[in-house]
Amino acid sequence: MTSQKLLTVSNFSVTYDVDPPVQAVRDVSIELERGEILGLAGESGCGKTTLAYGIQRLLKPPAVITGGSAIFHDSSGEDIDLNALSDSQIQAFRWDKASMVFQGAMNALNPVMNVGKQLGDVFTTHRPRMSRSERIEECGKLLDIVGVGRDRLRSFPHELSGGMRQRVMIAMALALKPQLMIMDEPTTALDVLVQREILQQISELRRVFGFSVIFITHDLPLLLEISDRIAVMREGRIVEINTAANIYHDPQDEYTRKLLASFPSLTGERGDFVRGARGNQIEKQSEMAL
Ligand SMILES: Nc1ncnc2c1ncn2[C@@H]1O[C@H](COP(=O)(O)OP(=O)(O)OP(=O)(O)O)[C@@H](O)[C@H]1O
Repeated sequence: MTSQKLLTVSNFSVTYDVDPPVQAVRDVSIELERGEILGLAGESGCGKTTLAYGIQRLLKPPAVITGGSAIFHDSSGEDIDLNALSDSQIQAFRWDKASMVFQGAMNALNPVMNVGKQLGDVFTTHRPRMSRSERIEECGKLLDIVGVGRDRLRSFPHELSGGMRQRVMIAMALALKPQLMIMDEPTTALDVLVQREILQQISELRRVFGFSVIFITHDLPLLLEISDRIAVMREGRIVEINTAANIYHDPQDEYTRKLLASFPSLTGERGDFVRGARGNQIEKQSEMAL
């Protein structure tokens, strides 16, 4: 039986080596459970993206990881120290075991290549022994899973809406059945209805495939809806980590209270939150009619 923990981040610190240096992430420790959606909240500049990129070793100079570790508890039973991997090892690790979807990822699609080919490239790189027909079948399945539909395999990015393109990016992140997906403001650029549909789908896919999600956004109301637990970051530190319900109903840290109060929709009658029917979501009553 493998451990239920998926990721242990200990005393993780990142500094941007500029003048004066910016200590963007300070002594952060988080344990992520298998299958859990962990929300990372906090105002712009508090270090959310730096932390996520740091874990995946995606930071470039002047960023320096000044301390701490990130250990990935693989489903094989092996503990992988991400800081100790060679460049080629971490490249193989990404997409395969942990993938990432970020804001505006949809604009990262190559405009002159159809989406089937772009999805297929993930398999060509990471599963070179897969046959062409298997690859096409897998890509079709993925497009069905994310609600784009396999009939779009030959579509070019400009033929798809922003929401569909972002779904293609999610399909790409799902392709190798990773154990962890890090999503950094994945739906911020989309309109509220599309955003909501995509989030419901991520939640459902997580249930089916059992991956964990670190979901980053400054949109605390959104996190309250989709997260199992929420970590609140401020000035590079995690000031509070708790279940979404406890963060909402019983915030312990003064900053968490301030952050909650800064979203008018969360206060007063209209913004009352209830636990969703599936027990893992908090739904906002005022928006449930949508
Ligand atoms: N390349 C860089 N050089 C210097 N400082 C940087 C660099 N990138 C980020 N920072 C600083 O590091 C801190 C954390 O930034 P980060 O982008 O991680 O925050 P964030 O919480 O993800 O913000 P946002 O929600 O706006 O993306 C900020 O003070 C930012 O100004």
